[in-house]
Amino acid sequence: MNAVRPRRSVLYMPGSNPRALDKARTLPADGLILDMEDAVAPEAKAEARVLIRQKLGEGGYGRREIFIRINGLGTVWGADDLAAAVAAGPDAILVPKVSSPDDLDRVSAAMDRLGARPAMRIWAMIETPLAILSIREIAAFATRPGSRLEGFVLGLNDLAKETGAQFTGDRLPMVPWIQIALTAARAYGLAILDGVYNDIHDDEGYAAECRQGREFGLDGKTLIHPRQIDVANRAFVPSVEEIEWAKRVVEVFALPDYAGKSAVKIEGRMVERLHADMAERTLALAAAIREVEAAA
Ligand SMILES: CC(C)(COP(=O)(O)OP(=O)(O)OC[C@H]1O[C@@H](n2cnc3c(N)ncnc32)[C@H](O)[C@@H]1OP(=O)(O)O)[C@@H](O)C(=O)NCCC(=O)NCCSC(=O)C[C@H](O)C(=O)O
Ligand SMILES: [Mg+2]
Repeated sequence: MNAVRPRRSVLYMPGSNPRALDKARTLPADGLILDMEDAVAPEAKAEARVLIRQKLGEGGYGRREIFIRINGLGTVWGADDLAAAVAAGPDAILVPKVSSPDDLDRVSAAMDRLGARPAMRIWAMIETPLAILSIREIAAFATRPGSRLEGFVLGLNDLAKETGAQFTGDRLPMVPWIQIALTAARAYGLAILDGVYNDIHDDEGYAAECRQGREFGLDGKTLIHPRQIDVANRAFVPSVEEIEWAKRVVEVFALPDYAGKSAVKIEGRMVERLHADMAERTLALAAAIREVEAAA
């Protein structure tokens, strides 16, 4: 498998909904978030834990990256959720409402105690005002020895709830949160996924938001309905023109005449070695997406 993992489309589903958990095996999403938190009513939490373990045990999810979102360890459900989630063996545990590195430390220590394999990652939901204020410390958790932290997921519904901000077409009230979380993620080598688009049938608004997320530099989008998958899969992918340009840049820098040069002109544009690094990333992502699609 290519080292770059495509995460164009990552679909949430209630862990208490067997039909959704079954359908997910047939959907072209790069990742699935099996939810024990907000999509599951309090009286269905226990059932969700059992169902998620059962469905993952049955298998059939193929190459899709599997996340289980638990309730926070500060809630009455958190400890049981985490024990069931670790036993189910996902790729990652998604921790909601992270507000400080201590929240991640607690989950990490509990995962160690539960015998989680070292490859099981932690992802943090960035969805509280305190998370925004402590974003650097949260991202820096990735630098601790043996850290499991791999990425952030934006939770814009909770941030809207906590701050009073409104969802506007251009997301102007939310842009500072998105950019600060993205900057912190990149500073510490983390992946980051955009929040969800709640209006399932607003195709135009949804496509615009996917384009915007890609322009911001996010790795992909979290989704709430299967009909949102294809647009995200097309949005968070390098275009044909980007791939052609990336190939040209890599080729030029590989020419013996250009060895040792740090800036060159290609087709009238100034290109530096940093652009060659970016071009290599683009090509690696494009190759990883091709690999995923060929295997589907
Ligand atoms: C919103 C929904 C409840 C709508 O469900 P439904 O009424 O069943 O939709 P449809 O009839 O259009 O469904 C058609 C078929 O697709 C399946 N389906 C629907 N949604 C999903 C899904 N998410 N995953 C897998 N499969 C799905 C239906 O079962 C139908 O299948 P079939 O019968 O075989 O034809 C529903 O879409 C839903 O539950 N969505 C996810 C809700 C969720 O997980 N919310 C929590 C995450 S959002 C969040 O918390 C973000 C963050 O924390 C923040 O703060 O922002
Ligand atoms: Mg939330």
